Amino acid sequence: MGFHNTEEAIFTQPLDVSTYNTSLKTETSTTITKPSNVTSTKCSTSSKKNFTNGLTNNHILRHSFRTPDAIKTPSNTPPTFFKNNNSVKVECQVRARIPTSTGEFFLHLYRNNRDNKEHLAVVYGDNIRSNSLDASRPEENEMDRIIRGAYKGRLKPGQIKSDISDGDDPNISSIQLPPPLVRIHSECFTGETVHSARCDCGEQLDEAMRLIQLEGHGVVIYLRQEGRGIGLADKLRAYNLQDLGYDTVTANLFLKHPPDLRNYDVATKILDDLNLSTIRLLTNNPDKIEQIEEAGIKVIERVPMIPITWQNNLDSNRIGKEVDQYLKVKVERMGHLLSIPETLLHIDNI
Ligand SMILES: Nc1nc2c(ncn2[C@@H]2O[C@H](COP(=O)(O)OP(=O)(O)OP(=O)(O)O)[C@@H](O)[C@H]2O)c(=O)[nH]1
Repeated sequence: MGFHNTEEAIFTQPLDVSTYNTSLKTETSTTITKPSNVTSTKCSTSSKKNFTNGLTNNHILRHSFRTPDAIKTPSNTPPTFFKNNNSVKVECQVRARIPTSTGEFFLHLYRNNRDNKEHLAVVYGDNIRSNSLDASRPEENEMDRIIRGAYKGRLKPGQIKSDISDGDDPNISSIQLPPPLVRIHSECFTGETVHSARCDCGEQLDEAMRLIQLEGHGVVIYLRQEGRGIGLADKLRAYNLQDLGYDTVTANLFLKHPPDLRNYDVATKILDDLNLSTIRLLTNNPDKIEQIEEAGIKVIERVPMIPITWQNNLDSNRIGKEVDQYLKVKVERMGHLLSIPETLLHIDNI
């Protein structure tokens, strides 16, 4: 039966990474003050080597994963517009204040010329502003500006001017703050809305907002790249394959997708629009760092996102062994920069 042939083909296909071993860039390191309340790792910039965990980083996977011929299709080739982000343009359409349990954020909704998705920036701190939002638009009046969120400070009932602040320091942008914490987060309906225990996505989003609020400024860029870019329908198909025993990487391959189909061009353009050229990135994903840096953003520090149940090698309060297996596969097959707790080293990768 075709199913078993494909399974066999996937599992017997060796991952050849040897040719990529010598192309690692020379490391350059920058040290900045460790922020309070945030557990950070070493600071570095432009270093594949530094962000790489052995030979299995996600970049290598993206470029060298040998999909068996039996399941190779044109969908494995990234569209040409993914190769160059110069043509990507973003504009903040509207912004609004969102009080949350972790503080008051401003949600920025972006449109772009690449897709019809509503990518978002969840901004904390009055010093971070969107150029495209603040720019004046033809024939708009003050009320138009207020309604689309291009105002300073906080709105009050009856306010008719967009540039009147309610006592906030108008010079706040000149105050010296460390480079902001940034989380570039991909949509996960199952993890964030249904609180699925198959992944740690919901926890990562909550933790990122908490850390950013503690720091005083920062951004979560929320990209509509569900299922590492394959969409919700195929992610659910992948879950069914995972229930049959395939891991998260192999399930993607089975569905004729690369392990990770994501692209961060829109994210880097949003960072540009928010005047954030030097950032501290909350991630364990070396491929994400590499793509952001290739686009000209300086990642001065990687701040790890350690799953709560993996902190201090905790053995209790696990939300389930499925998330442990999922995370372990991300470390072992996608090169994520996390230490697997000793207690999990023996478990099977499903
Ligand atoms: N295809 C697929 N996508 C998944 C699966 N589980 C979660 N996702 C998606 O993976 C994305 C999150 O990717 P992660 O690898 O957890 O995180 P990351 O953003 O790459 O890396 P970090 O920055 O370290 O968190 C979201 O779009 C989820 O919908 C899965 O089993 N299969």
